[in-house]
Amino acid sequence: MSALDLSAHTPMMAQYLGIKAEFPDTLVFYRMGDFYELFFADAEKAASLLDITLTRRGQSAGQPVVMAGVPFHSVETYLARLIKLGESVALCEQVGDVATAKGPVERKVVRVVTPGTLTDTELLPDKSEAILLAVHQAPKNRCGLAWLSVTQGVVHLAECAQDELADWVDRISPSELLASAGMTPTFEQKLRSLKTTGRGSWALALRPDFQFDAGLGQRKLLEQLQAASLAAWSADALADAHAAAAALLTYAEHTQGRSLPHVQRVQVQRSDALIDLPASTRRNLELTQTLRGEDSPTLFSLLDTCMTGMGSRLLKSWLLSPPRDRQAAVDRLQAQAVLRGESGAGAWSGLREQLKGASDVERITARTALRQVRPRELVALRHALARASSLSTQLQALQPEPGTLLAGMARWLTPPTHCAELLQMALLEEPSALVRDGGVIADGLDAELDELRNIQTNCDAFLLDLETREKERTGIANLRVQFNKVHGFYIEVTQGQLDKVPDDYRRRQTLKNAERFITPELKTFEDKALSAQERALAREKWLYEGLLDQLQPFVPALTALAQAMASLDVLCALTERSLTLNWCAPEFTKEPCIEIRQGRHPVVEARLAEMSGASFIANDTVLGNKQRLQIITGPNMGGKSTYMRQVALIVLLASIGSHVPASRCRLGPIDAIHTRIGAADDLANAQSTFMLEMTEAAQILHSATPHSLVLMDEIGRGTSTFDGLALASGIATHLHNKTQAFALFATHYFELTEFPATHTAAVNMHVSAAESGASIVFLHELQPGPASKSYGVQVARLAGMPAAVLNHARHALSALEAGATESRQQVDLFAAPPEAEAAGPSPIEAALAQINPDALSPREALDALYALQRLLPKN
Ligand SMILES: Nc1ncnc2c1ncn2[C@@H]1O[C@H](COP(=O)(O)OP(=O)(O)OP(=O)(O)O)[C@@H](O)[C@H]1O
Repeated sequence: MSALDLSAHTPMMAQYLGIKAEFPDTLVFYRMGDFYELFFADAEKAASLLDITLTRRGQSAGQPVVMAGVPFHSVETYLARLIKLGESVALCEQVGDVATAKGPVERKVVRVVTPGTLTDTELLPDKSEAILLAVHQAPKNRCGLAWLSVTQGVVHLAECAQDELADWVDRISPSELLASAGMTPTFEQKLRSLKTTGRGSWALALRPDFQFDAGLGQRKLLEQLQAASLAAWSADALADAHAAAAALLTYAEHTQGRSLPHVQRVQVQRSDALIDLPASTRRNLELTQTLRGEDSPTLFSLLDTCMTGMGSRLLKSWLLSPPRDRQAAVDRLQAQAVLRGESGAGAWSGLREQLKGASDVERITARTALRQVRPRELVALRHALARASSLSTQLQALQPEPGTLLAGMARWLTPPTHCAELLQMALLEEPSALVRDGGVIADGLDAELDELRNIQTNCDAFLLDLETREKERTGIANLRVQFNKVHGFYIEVTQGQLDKVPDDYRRRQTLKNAERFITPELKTFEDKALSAQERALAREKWLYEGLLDQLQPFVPALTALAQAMASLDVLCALTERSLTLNWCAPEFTKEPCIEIRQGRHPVVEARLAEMSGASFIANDTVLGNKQRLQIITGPNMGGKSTYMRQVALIVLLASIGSHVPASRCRLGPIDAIHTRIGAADDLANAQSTFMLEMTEAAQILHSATPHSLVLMDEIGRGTSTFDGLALASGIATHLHNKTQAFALFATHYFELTEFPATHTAAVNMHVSAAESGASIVFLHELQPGPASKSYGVQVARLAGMPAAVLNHARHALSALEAGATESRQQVDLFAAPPEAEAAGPSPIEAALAQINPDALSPREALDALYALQRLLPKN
């Protein structure tokens, strides 16, 4: 259907199609009375996504009009469902005057709701952000990135190679990704494949190519920051990121229908400033999601006892972006030491009481800046300001050293002067949910509103008076004067009393048992009252807009207050965790090392305690220049994976400035945590288990440095034993000799336990187990030296394998072990590969070739046999 030729359509459909043409990729919700209607393809799509009824009504341009609708009062529920499915919605409201409109009342799209630009508190999850990311395909295989959460007010910028894009997107975890409609097909293909293989699910929105313009981006950023140069943010020489920022800000403004005055910060993210946590590491360590994709139990779910959504969101971002520089961690630990106090009974618990139930100042502030804030949110803001003020006083009482985190928080938590008073003065204590319903602005703020309200209040007195007078005049004892929204004011008289109705009563409505009338006096009053009500509503709307104007100057201070509140919440939560879970403060050193005494896996420990009350066996880890690689052996279920992961989690926790589950922890510089664990088939990406395993291992070998921590769990098990063993030994050798990373290398290849004999910085460790009869007891204790056995059959027995299979396996195992001892040849797995294959036959083969059996006497044959045996190589 051509949007250009609208002449054949009904006027209303012509209006709709005109609006729809501006939002071709967005579902247009077109307001008609109490419903939002969708038409044609939009209706069909919504009907199938929302399971709502599709109808056909009338005709426009000779075609039946296909439509589907949702009631306006429950629109948020439908929006939430559509956004979750990655759809965007344009809300098109009636903005003209229904009474005076000729033809269809004027309508306008007032808001576009998209997955990456949500601001509604009802639509946003409490504990995560909706992030909008723009990706610019730049020359020389580079990418510019810009992202923001509209409710946060910070634009992040980064540049990377196109090869690194997957990791960046995964880390940023956007809800919506913007790219240019003019990108190359290969790049588009790459983005789309990221969408199917990546961790998060995001909606892809294509934007016109001209919006990805570096000059425009720079101008827009400067406008946001109200600055003359980006140099102060170290963001001036990032043309590719500026191009992405141009598209990002244009789109964000377009969806909000206005500029974003609260976005006043820019942060440049350089990959070398953060500890590298590749997607596989975040997945394998189950930081925010379990391997099954659930929210709990994870490190985040264990740590997050924050009292506010703001705190939870900040904690999550700390966890996923640990800085390499230790200063932030040191500052955070120092703040926690003050909050803990001498015996742990410090200020933290009182502060948490104050934080409990505090409203989401960050989101309310953003919504204030966007002029979308609702009256009740502003009342909640006022209450939160009172809490902030009390938090600030409590922090000041701790007398934090100037320049420390806590001192900064105490300052930022002081609410901006007059903001709370303004809110108090302007709003009723319990306002209606929506401004359009009235009952929002406080009495006494505005004389005109008070007067209009007076008319309405006096209305009750007048009606009572009228009712008494009319009862007297007519002698109808049960006569009632009432009001309803549809029919206005009326006098109701029951059937039996109708003969007493005076002449000046005019019939307004007939019911089954009664008639409703109006009198000239009541009509005059009605006109006055209704117009007072309408004028009061209009006045309240105007006053509310004025309040929003007055609040704008407070936005920067409120944003800072929200950040301080969130940080304090996280620090208090970390303090609480460290005390409840008995964690210790890590120490940082410049010397390369990972030294952990009595380390525990926090999530496994918590689960053990919860499920069985069993205690976790703590283990030490000592890695340093002299000991960089541990070959870890031991039975399945022995605790190898748990041990390796616990080391990584402790390193990560320390790096974000948390206490750690250990009795002592010393940590040198760390630049990355790499993991190669498990073997989940990546069917979507058409990669076999083995291929994936090798790809990940190759990436690790390329990118790890002597400051990286590398976990390799059973590398090589996806192929035949010899291949796997050979590859595992090659990888261990490379890690030891070339990469020199701190490596934990768990393996079932027993042959690898010979590795430390020839590699000085490698050491054998094993998880202990004890046999009791045919069964096995796991001790989970990490001990020096190689494991003596692998106990696979015993573990299978624990797993409930049928007895017949176990019997078979035991026999087969004995036979294999006997065979292996007889024919075992000393293969030096770790020796340098020979230059070339040894040429020619061996001496024994040469001697054999000389023998002609037909020409030998029995005695000569026996001598030859003895001679051959002497040629055997000596062991
Ligand atoms: N230190 C420990 N203290 C107590 N229980 C532990 C400990 N380590 C591991 N466990 C328990 O043992 C289970 C198995 O541990 P894990 O998966 O680490 O074994 P694994 O040696 O890696 O086995 P596989 O070789 O089969 O992967 C864990 O789920 C946990 O319940």
